[in-house]
Amino acid sequence: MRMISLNVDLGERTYPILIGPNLLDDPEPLRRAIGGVSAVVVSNETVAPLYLERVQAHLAGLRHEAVVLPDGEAYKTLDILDPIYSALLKGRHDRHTTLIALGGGVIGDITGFAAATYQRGVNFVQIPTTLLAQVDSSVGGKTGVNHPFGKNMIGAFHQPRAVIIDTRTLDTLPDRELSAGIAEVIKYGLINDAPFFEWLERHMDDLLAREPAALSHAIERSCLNKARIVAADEREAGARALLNLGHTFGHAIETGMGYGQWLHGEAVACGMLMAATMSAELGWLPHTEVARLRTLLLRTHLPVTPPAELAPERFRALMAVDKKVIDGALRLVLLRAIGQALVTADFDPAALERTLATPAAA
Ligand SMILES: NC(=O)c1ccc[n+]([C@@H]2O[C@H](COP(=O)([O-])OP(=O)(O)OC[C@H]3O[C@@H](n4cnc5c(N)ncnc54)[C@H](O)[C@@H]3O)[C@@H](O)[C@H]2O)c1
Ligand SMILES: O=C(O)C(=O)C[C@@H](O)[C@H](O)[C@H](O)COP(=O)(O)O
Ligand SMILES: [Zn+2]
Repeated sequence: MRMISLNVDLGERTYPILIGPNLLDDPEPLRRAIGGVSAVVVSNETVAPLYLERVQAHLAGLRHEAVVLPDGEAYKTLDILDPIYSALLKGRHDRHTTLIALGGGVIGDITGFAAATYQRGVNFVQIPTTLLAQVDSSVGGKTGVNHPFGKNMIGAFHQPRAVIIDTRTLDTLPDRELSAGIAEVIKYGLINDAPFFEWLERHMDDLLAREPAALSHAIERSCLNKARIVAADEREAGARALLNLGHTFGHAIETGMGYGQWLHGEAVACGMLMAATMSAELGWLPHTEVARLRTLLLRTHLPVTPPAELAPERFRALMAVDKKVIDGALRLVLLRAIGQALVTADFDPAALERTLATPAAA
């Protein structure tokens, strides 16, 4: 299968997204992105035994080392940065070093934040190994960690130098993680790509069966969609907030239930259905379209019912801790149609109350 190459166009900080099978065996993309004479690979205890050796083989001749972190969303905290900073300092890594994130979105977000802050900013490269990271988190430069009071509350925008996607790393990904990644893929169809949503309805079984051509198409189309939005609005002054569809509800679920209980993609799936339900409550989206989304999520083995543990009051309080809140006003990403999302604070709050009160997403 051919290698696909896309760009995230950001002027002199433009970088490539390379997509293809067995890209981990090719030293060139990584060597090109490194530049300096040293590098640190950051991975975790699940991914390192699978892929670290292949990445390190390309670092021969450079001063390099690896930091292997514990696995899990629960470890995406400020404390986890210490072993990374310590390795960088002990190894006398200067401003020309490169951090390489090898893993899913958790490793990517942590490593990117370490790269944004070490000596006020060094290079980094993303080698995403989950579907979610390949279609979303490795692209766009949002980095950071969670706080007990809210998801991704401490962070920085810091773009990678390259994103290297070896689609064969998905061979070892558990089914539940594959489905969680597909949630963010479905998101792009909902935001502004109705033909892609229709393609997903036709090809969901192929994706779940990990058919290589289907996976490759889904990754390419997702990255194209994300790259276009990021290039137009790098720091979320406007349109980029559309990428947050389902996230105000979803982040509330993740924080409220305890990080790691619901996978990010699962919480986003449920959150997207809640956003669609609320849009229907507002009279903006036909109920038949909500049902269409629900069917697709269920086929993907994704949750469609918010956790009973989160009463509406608690849900509302958690939703208020959101980076899209401006001057106390909650802004939500809602739907006018499948393929037509909008960001707005201009909604009848009763529609939100009804959405939270009935497990209508069920
Ligand atoms: N920065 C962004 O724009 C952005 C976008 C979306 C999500 N995120 C963040 O990403 C995180 C979720 O990422 P995720 O879904 O990748 O979760 P994750 O990083 O926790 O990875 C999921 C699981 O898969 C394992 N794994 C990774 N690659 C594997 C492979 N190839 N084979 C077997 N196991 C593998 C991991 O060790 C982990 O146990 C959340 O913290 C979310 O907030 C960030
Ligand atoms: O890249 C973006 O912009 C996104 O919003 C992508 C989301 O899928 C991702 O989960 C992101 O980390 C959420 O951002 P946040 O600013 O709401 O923390
Ligand atoms: Zn997300």
